[in-house]
Amino acid sequence: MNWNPDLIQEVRKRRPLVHQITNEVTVNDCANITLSCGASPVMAHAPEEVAEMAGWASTLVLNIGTLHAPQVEAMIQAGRSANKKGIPVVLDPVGAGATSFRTETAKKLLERIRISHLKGNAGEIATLAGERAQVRGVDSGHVDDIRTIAIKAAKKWGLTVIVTGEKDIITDGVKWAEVSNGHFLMGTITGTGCMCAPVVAAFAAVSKEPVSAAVSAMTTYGIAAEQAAESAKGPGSFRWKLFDALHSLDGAAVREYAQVEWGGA
Ligand SMILES: Nc1ncnc2c1ncn2[C@@H]1O[C@H](COP(=O)(O)OP(=O)(O)O)[C@@H](O)[C@H]1O
Ligand SMILES: Cc1ncsc1CCOP(=O)(O)O
Ligand SMILES: [Mg+2]
Repeated sequence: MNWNPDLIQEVRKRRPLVHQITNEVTVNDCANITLSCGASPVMAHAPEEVAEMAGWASTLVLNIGTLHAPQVEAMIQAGRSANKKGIPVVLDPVGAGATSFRTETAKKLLERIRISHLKGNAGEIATLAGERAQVRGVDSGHVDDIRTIAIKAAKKWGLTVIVTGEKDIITDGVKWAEVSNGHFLMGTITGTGCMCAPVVAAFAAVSKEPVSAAVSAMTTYGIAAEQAAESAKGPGSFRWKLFDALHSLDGAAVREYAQVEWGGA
């Protein structure tokens, strides 16, 4: 199936503005990964300004990692503004399944906003799809047959689902891709999941094809992580080397190192 290994070049050329309403833990890493892939981040959370900011943006990320009630309202307002403008909206349902506030908020956002990409780990996605799953804080336990669950979730909400893990699954409910790029060191720092969302959002902003954009984003990000891991001494150096690697990665390297398997229609 078709996807574009050179999409990072388009991101760098067009520098999409990525509006992010995100958590307090990984906010700085999310801003920096956005810059490293060639896009432009803006974090704006206040209910007084989110609709206006989303109106200027090329794409919107909603991450519920450190949720509180006023933020839910801000996310809905930003989402509606983004929908009005017709830009991609990426939802990261961090910790859905860990508490009912997170699970119910993620469901509310899925019902009230047209989300283009739902990106989470296996436990989060399985919870939202109504399956039994283990979520401990923000971490996922093993979920059997997660690809089938992802396909079901994508069909149910009419969007592209990205399930992260050792292999990332990307599906629109009909076709699916499995991306094997990435490195186990990604699991040793917080934020590698959160950072996927702005990368996917930036790529989706410069593409008309949501699945293909997500495949380009996840391969590019995973290959950057592989390159960072080559000389990293541990989690600390891996984290800053990831920004360096993504910043200097080009389409030729993505084409050479991508590990993508396609299935479905
Ligand atoms: N063991 C692994 N091997 C390769 N890549 C991994 C591994 N674990 C996680 N990743 C990558 O790390 C990123 C975050 O995934 P994940 O750990 O599932 O997210 P979260 O932190 O939200 O639970 C994804 O890009 C995923 O591909
Ligand atoms: C630790 C933590 N607690 C609330 S949000 C957050 C960050 C989660 O980041 P990621 O999903 O990328 O591991
Ligand atoms: Mg996460």
